[in-house]
Amino acid sequence: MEKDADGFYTPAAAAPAAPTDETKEKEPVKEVEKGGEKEGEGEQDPETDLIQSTFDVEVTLADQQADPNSPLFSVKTFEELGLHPDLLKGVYAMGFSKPSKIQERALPLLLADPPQNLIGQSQSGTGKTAAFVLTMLTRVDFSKNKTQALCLAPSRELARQIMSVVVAMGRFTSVQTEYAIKDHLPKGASRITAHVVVGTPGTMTDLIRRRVLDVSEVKVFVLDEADNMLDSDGLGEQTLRVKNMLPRSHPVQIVLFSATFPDHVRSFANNFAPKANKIELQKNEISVDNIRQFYLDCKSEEHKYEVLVSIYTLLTIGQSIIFCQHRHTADRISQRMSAEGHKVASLHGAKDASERDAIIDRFREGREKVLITTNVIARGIDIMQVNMVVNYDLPLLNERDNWGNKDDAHPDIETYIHRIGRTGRFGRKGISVNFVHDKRTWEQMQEIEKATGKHIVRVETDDMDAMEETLKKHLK
Ligand SMILES: Nc1ncnc2c1ncn2[C@@H]1O[C@H](COP(=O)(O)OP(=O)(O)OP(=O)(O)O)[C@@H](O)[C@H]1O
Repeated sequence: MEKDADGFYTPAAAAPAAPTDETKEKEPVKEVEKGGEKEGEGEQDPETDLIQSTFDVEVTLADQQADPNSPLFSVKTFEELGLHPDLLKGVYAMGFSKPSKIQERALPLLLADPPQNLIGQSQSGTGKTAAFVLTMLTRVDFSKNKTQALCLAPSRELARQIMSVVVAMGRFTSVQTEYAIKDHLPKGASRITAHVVVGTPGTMTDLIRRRVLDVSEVKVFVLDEADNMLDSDGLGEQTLRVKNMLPRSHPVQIVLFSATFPDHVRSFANNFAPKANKIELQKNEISVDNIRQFYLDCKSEEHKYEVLVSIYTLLTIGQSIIFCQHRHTADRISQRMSAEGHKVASLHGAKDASERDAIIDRFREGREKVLITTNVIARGIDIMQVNMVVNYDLPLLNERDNWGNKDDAHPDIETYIHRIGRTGRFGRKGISVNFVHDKRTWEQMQEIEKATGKHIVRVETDDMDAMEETLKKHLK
């Protein structure tokens, strides 16, 4: 499968035949991640440096997919999962040779008739998108010009990425697609008849309300990043509004996927998707081992900035994402780094739609190597060449406001897991680097360590050579 200049999946010239080297071990399934790399890199955007390591990475992925302890492992082939031949061709054209564990387990449940709801959990970067995209494409009757599948995601960037997978997997079908994201449809557009509509909840609600989008024939409703989409502090209300507008004349299959389902969302998820089949991870399985986690002990906010800059001066990093808690921090760091000659871009929710699209597309293409951002792209974004995630600010809940009124800030564990999951995609290796600069942030980091059950290794910041050596070793 090829990705276009924007790094999105595009149809290749011809669908390759099914791979022949399927591995069929029957060992029991235990979901723990192992390190490794992703296959098919040689088919990526020819303008990026990804192309260099084609042979090695394919071998490593095959190893992982044959390892029963890996979430990439499965005993089945895509043929055995009950996919329509046109979709099977789409899957192989993307360069997928074997299902991952979540695909193997979820697809038979998702495709069964009569349709059943599903709540599916699997670690970041393990292929949940393909599972729900194949479900939507299986449920659509392409002979009808009616919207039959809706998918909601928390950001326009993720909605656009999901759509690229719908188009790629559906390239041998006659699927028609449309976005429900801000500023996408031309003003005055009167009717959407696309089979599959992907978007964000606010715009989706608006289109349904204005009767631009007719949902009377919708059969499947997918929430990606479902815990975030259902959280009452997040998008819960808007998502519920969309659900309440769906038809009651026939059952609608509800499909929820995420890498995280915190307890406070689980019961709401159970009500939202009643009688759902469930695929759940144990708490200690959620965060992956192929992402090595570090923390940098800094002396002050200003020292954080100095250390950040020295990382980029000392190390050769493929691509990286720097997460800040606030938009103004992202802008400030990006301005300072740019002024000092570093090539960086910043992306956050205050930028307008077309600017956001252009920035993420440039980053996908590899034209920007460093993206400074907020939680807006903490979830779902899949850019395989990202090998480092920096938590310049740890993700927090209940933060202090500008007047310092709230004082019960605590780490946002779910967001942390999603942020670091922007690296280490589909078995690749990656590092995450957390900045700690006082007792409070150190305690927050400890809390994260405890909650995720994964050791976060201290890295010296007053010995630059040692810092370089430690990080370099794991960036290889
Ligand atoms: N069976 C497969 N074989 C090879 N590559 C795959 C397979 N399934 C998915 N991938 C690739 O793995 C990467 C991660 O997949 P995806 O984005 O669906 O992960 P995810 O589980 O949704 O992650 P997140 O929780 O971060 O949203 C993508 O680049 C995708 O193309």
